[in-house]
Amino acid sequence: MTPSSSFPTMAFIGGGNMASAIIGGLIAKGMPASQILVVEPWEEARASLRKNFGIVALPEASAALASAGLAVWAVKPQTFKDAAAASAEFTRHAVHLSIAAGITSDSIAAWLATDRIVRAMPNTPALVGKGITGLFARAAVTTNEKLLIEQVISTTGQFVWVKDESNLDAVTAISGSGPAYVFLFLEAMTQAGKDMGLPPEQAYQLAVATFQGGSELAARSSESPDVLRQRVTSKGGTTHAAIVHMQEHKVLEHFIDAMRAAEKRAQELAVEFGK
Ligand SMILES: NC(=O)c1ccc[n+]([C@@H]2O[C@H](COP(=O)([O-])OP(=O)(O)OC[C@H]3O[C@@H](n4cnc5c(N)ncnc54)[C@H](OP(=O)(O)O)[C@@H]3O)[C@@H](O)[C@H]2O)c1
Ligand code: PRO
Repeated sequence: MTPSSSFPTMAFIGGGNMASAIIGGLIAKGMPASQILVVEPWEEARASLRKNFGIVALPEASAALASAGLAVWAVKPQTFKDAAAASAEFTRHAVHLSIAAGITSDSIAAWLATDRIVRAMPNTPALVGKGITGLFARAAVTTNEKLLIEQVISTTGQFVWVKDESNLDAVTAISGSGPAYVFLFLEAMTQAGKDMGLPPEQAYQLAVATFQGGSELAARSSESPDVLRQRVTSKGGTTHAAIVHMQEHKVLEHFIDAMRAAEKRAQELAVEFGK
């Protein structure tokens, strides 16, 4: 379903990277700019929101937010509580969607004095309609409200609902932070290609196309990544040499530990900034 004038007005609190990705998706799919408001303290960010999307960008919370049926909280975990204090009185009638990492819906419910809260963990490929978002709703959120949020998030890519709110920390560690891991691997593959004598642009093109192609193959295949990997790995061949090296250096174990560190940080953010 595409966004239309039947959608409620949306108020974004915070107009940074992730808010822009979601707003871009909504506008691209036909949401009228006149139905989107943003509160964004940074003048430069407000100017680019107005220029790119033609939406109203306010420097601070005001009564203008009262028309919003959906409030999207897209501020950093560190500033959520202050932003909530400034906006809560104007967003009382809205259903709330938070994309902040870590901050629990219990904290948000206490700050906003409502239980109509959905938490989301999107990722930046939302910018090109290829995002994936983990969603969790508190019991007070109605089926229709969940449907509305699904329609909003669909404009940025896929979504999954998680059963337990704590699962969102895992989503954060896997797909929320995940694009950064992909970019890091792209950097490493490009560097390796350069070191082996390829022109940097060619090395980068090879690396990006390999991630794209490998992901697409996995997405379309009914076979496990393990089987797909074995098909690349000829006995006594080049891939085998690379994978043995990775196994000897416990690359996989370290990579899994890194995602555990991200999950742990999400839990810490909840404690540090959720009070
Ligand atoms: N980037 C990602 O990949 C990603 C993915 C999933 C979830 N998230 C979550 O999304 C949230 C936003 O991340 P981001 O990357 O979009 O951050 P960001 O680009 O820094 O955007 C946050 C914006 O909120 C503004 N802001 C700060 N205090 C405010 C207030 N009191 N009222 C209104 N706006 C305020 C900030 O302005 P100033 O710069 O002036 O402070 C900034 O422009 C975070 O909680 C993060 O955990 C991010
Ligand atoms: N960006 C946020 C962070 O690094 C949350 C997931 C991606 O904390």
